[in-house]
Amino acid sequence: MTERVHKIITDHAHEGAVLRKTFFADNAAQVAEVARAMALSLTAGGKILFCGNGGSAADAQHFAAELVNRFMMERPPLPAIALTTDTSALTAIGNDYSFDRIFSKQVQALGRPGDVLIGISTSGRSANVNEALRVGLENGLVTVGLGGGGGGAMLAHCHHALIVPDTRTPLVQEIHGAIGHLLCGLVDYYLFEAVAELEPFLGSEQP
Ligand SMILES: O=C(CO)[C@@H](O)[C@H](O)[C@H](O)[C@H](O)COP(=O)(O)O
Ligand SMILES: [Zn+2]
Repeated sequence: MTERVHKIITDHAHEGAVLRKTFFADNAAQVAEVARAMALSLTAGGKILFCGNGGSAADAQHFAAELVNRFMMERPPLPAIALTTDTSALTAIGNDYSFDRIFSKQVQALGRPGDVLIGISTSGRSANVNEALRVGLENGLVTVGLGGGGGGAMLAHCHHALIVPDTRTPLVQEIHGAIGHLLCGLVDYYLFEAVAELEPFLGSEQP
């Protein structure tokens, strides 16, 4: 390995670690709030919808799968859907309408008031994610933006926003991975370990 390659590796590791530490130091309460909103929705019979492009599409599928299968503990499967997986719906909507509507039409079809929609975009500028959040908001879903940079246009359509303060897509995605895992772990905590912590919020208007 050359010195240059070593530096590329150690710089990436260091910058990612600093960003991760900064984000969680500044946003622990917001992460807990989003997890609580997800747990409250699930308790009330709701479900969790995820969408995003590229690496964020992979994140959407990853997080939905943790909920549907299991995370760190044995517990019943939880209802979650990634809106990135149905190639027939995605291609039909993209072909007949526009790429900007590939997620929002699925939100119209599958989303119900009280469900949680998590839109994932490192730039906050993906039109299809923002349109899904806008439609979700309009239809009574609890909308969450998992973003980056300064938050971008997604902020206009989100009840909750978890914004990683960096514009480098890969680094932001790595923190999104940690956020997604924490959300899954905290949902399990609220639903199966410490349901008393949800009680003060049960029946209250979300968000
Ligand atoms: O994974 C990566 C880059 O690390 C790419 O696939 C990346 O997700 C794509 O370029 C996305 O289209 C970026 O969209 P967004 O995060 O700005 O919403
Ligand atoms: Zn990536």
